[in-house]
Amino acid sequence: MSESSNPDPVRAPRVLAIDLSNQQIKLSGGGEGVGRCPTPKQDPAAMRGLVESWLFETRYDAVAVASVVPDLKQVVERVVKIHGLPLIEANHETASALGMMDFSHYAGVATLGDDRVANIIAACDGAENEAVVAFDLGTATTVDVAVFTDEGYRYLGGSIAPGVNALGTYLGTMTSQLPTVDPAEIDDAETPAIGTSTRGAISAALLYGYPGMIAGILEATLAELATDNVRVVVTGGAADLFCWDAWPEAERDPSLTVRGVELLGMAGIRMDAVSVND
Ligand SMILES: Nc1ncnc2c1ncn2[C@@H]1O[C@H](COP(=O)(O)OP(=O)(O)OP(=O)(O)O)[C@@H](O)[C@H]1O
Ligand SMILES: CC(C)(CO)[C@@H](O)C(=O)NCCC(=O)O
Ligand SMILES: [K+]
Repeated sequence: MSESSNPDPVRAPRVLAIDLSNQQIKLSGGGEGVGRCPTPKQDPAAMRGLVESWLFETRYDAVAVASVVPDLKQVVERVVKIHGLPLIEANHETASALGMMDFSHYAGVATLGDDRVANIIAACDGAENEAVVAFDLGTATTVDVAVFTDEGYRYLGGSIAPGVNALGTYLGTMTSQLPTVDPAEIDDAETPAIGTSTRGAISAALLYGYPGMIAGILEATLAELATDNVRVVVTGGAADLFCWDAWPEAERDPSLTVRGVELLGMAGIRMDAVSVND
């Protein structure tokens, strides 16, 4: 691999990182702020406009994208190509090629979501732990686990559950007599475990049951890892909903996924190992 072809050696390369997830797109241009907006499903024009607006603002050297929405990824690819920029796919293949993580021990790698790869890459960044666990409480709740070996970090796998919002909408859509409950509107102080109304009963299950599921997954995951030297990182829109009693040292990182995309993008630029829209 050759050295970076960054045209201006004085200026650090800039990567536009895009986390193209099912509900919210997150974008980061290497600065402090992360842009968030609802994913424009079935609206390629809106997607095109969004990427164009970011590329218009700043001179980037490359775009890195983690996508779990294939139709919209194609839109990103086209816009980036028109702008003549390299596109770095933030996925397991790129992470493997760049030597950032070994995915060869995970049987399901062919269908592993890019956001999960980005999450575990970012969670392992700077970690000096035997094991790293990344939780993402988004549309789905995902858990991803890696262990540190003599050859670097090795991805083991994880779990996928419906996101907390799915619990609130499922009953409302699948039954005649139950309302939809938005978890964000539940008042913890006003919600006893023994609910006193229909809405209260559903709220009770959400408030006490969902964290119980997370605690159960974490407990079983930690038991399988069989080490106390674990870093647990938590991200996703609903991350702040739950107390993490099962692992009080759990670190919050609201920008975990997009940071992972950025790390993959920067490594890709440095190694010149990018798929330059060929
Ligand atoms: N403050 C909150 N309290 C309760 N639930 C919340 C809160 N914020 C977000 N949620 C719920 O958490 C879920 C994920 O949040 P959000 O909309 O931010 O998506 P996300 O984490 O970006 O997901 P994805 O990455 O899959 O697009 C949603 O189902 C939302 O209803
Ligand atoms: C689980 C989601 C939806 C979370 O965003 C995404 O990572 C995805 O579509 N994954 C594909 C399946 C897998 O990761 O095994
Ligand atoms: K996500």
